[in-house]
Amino acid sequence: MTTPSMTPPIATPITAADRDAGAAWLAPAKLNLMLRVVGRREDGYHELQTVFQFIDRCDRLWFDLREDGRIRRLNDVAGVAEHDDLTVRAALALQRATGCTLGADIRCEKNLPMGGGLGGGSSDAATTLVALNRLWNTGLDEDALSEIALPLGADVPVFVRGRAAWAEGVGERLVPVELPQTWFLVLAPACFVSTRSVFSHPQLTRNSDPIKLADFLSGNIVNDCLPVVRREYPPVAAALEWLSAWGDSRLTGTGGCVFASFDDRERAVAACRQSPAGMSGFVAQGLNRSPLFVRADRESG
Ligand SMILES: C[C@@](CO)(OP(=O)(O)O)[C@H](O)COP(=O)(O)OP(=O)(O)OC[C@H]1O[C@@H](n2ccc(N)nc2=O)[C@H](O)[C@@H]1O
Ligand SMILES: Nc1ncnc2c1ncn2[C@@H]1O[C@H](COP(=O)(O)OP(=O)(O)O)[C@@H](O)[C@H]1O
Repeated sequence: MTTPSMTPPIATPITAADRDAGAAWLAPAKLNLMLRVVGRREDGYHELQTVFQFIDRCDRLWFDLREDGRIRRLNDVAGVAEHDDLTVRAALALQRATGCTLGADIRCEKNLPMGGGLGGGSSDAATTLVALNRLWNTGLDEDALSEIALPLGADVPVFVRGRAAWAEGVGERLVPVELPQTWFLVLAPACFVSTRSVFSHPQLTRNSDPIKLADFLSGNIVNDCLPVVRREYPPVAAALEWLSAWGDSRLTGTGGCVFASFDDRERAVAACRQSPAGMSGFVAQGLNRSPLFVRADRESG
């Protein structure tokens, strides 16, 4: 496995003109509060059980409509070519699905670390689908948008639906859940963890016994990717070790971000202030409703 440095989140700053163009559309991060790998499909994808909750740490996006049908990304994202960007791919997928002839200029302020298991790219894609469906007036409902979302990435549907969820399959079978909206300290170790390389690791546990939501609620918060990621990525192991002094330190998704929950914000902030040099971190609140929809609801009201 390679461990290149964590990609810096943004290359092109958002200008005052962008901000004047209107309120940003939010693309929140998610945490996987547990993650079990319970099987492997014939196409190589893994069957999971996981619990998604959003946090109030977000990328921000702006969209300007174009009459000529072109989709353009106006900012740079380090290491991501324009045609590979999930915002551009999401916009093209929506055009294809609806036959819409309008286009868009897209600006994205990346605040979420990439390859961290926070789902920033997936969330950017979902926000693009929801925003352009509204701005292009293409009128797709949540189920239709979720169908377009899944081929873009296993995590995109939960962001489109916008509710904290118990998830099965590859993350597309979602049941909304109401969880405590507790505080989290999230640490982003200085390494990029590739989802693909974790899932192709020979030592990954792939046959965990399935559990029920009730088991999670009574404390089963295992992440099956953790042993492999801890072994292969020493900075993640160090972050887990440091955080365990403060509580139940966990890995989100395939990592490399790690987190612990706190009963109150002050204690989380105090822990964050003491985090070792070179380990960037932030405090965020768990949310059962995506802030994308708080905004989207306001727009439609
Ligand atoms: C496992 C999770 C949990 O949230 O990890 P994170 O990426 O967030 O850490 C996600 O479902 C990831 O979703 P996402 O990041 O959208 O993954 P994708 O782009 O669909 O998949 C990247 C690659 O990982 C592998 N993959 C992904 C998901 C899955 N259930 N089984 C797999 O084997 C496949 O090789 C795939 O080509
Ligand atoms: N707009 C985008 N933001 C972040 N990553 C993107 C974007 N578009 C494409 N990607 C690709 O998706 C990969 C996964 O990004 P991300 O969703 O942030 O991490 P993770 O899946 O670990 O939570 C990135 O490494 C990058 O190559």
